[in-house]
Amino acid sequence: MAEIRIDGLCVDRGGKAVLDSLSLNIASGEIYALLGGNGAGKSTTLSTLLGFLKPSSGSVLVSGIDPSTNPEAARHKIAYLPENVALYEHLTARENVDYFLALAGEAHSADEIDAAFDAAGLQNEARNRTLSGFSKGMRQKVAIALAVVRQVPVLLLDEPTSGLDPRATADFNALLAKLKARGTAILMVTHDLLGAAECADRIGFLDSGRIVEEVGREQGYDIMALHRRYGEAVVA
Ligand SMILES: Nc1ncnc2c1ncn2[C@@H]1O[C@H](COP(=O)(O)OP(=O)(O)OP(=O)(O)O)[C@@H](O)[C@H]1O
Repeated sequence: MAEIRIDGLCVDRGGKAVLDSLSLNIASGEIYALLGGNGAGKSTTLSTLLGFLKPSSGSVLVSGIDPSTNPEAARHKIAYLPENVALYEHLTARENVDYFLALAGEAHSADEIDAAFDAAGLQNEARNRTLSGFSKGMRQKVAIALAVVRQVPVLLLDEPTSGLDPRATADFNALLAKLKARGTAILMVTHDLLGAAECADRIGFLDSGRIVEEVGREQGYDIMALHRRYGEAVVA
């Protein structure tokens, strides 16, 4: 079963059609990268999956739940990492995870939380430090640890590697590979064609609310050709 199922999705914003018959299915254990220029509709797609925007027509299902009618239940299935992960600066990494688990109404043991920090690659010494000195990469690890402990089937990522150095980007991609192996369905929106080619099973190019081309890893990514076709559109 596809964990993310988008079928003929149209979304209007400010009286304008922003998504135009968008269809996209993402299976458990699949990483999909959605590329597109500014205003193509990438964030709108994520907001609709999160239940913050409603379709004017078409349908969206997250793990079988319709976020337009049941947003709370749909969000329970999702871990969402915005471009700048929103966590509490004055709380430690551990306290942040405890706090967001309590908000989600979930109880997990300290051992389970440590196992999630291990999986996310957040070092022991960092777990009891407040987030104020954390880099973007470390903040992402806290958010990923939260996703791991919650065992959510769906991960949504908005520009996850923008502003990360090459080492942190490689760490992040390795983390995605782990989540993929656990069966998480991952949708990332990005401007980074090269990064997408490194980790995504499929790459879709969004233009004016429609996927105009989709390529899969099994066909092999011709980065230069894709860059020539979409470079100006996707590089912000
Ligand atoms: N709050 C809003 N009210 C009305 N229109 C909006 C709103 N937010 C975005 N839009 C419009 O929706 C369209 C798609 O925006 P969206 O943010 O989904 O694009 P994007 O692909 O994520 O772009 P970017 O790469 O710049 O983040 C744009 O034309 C934008 O002007």
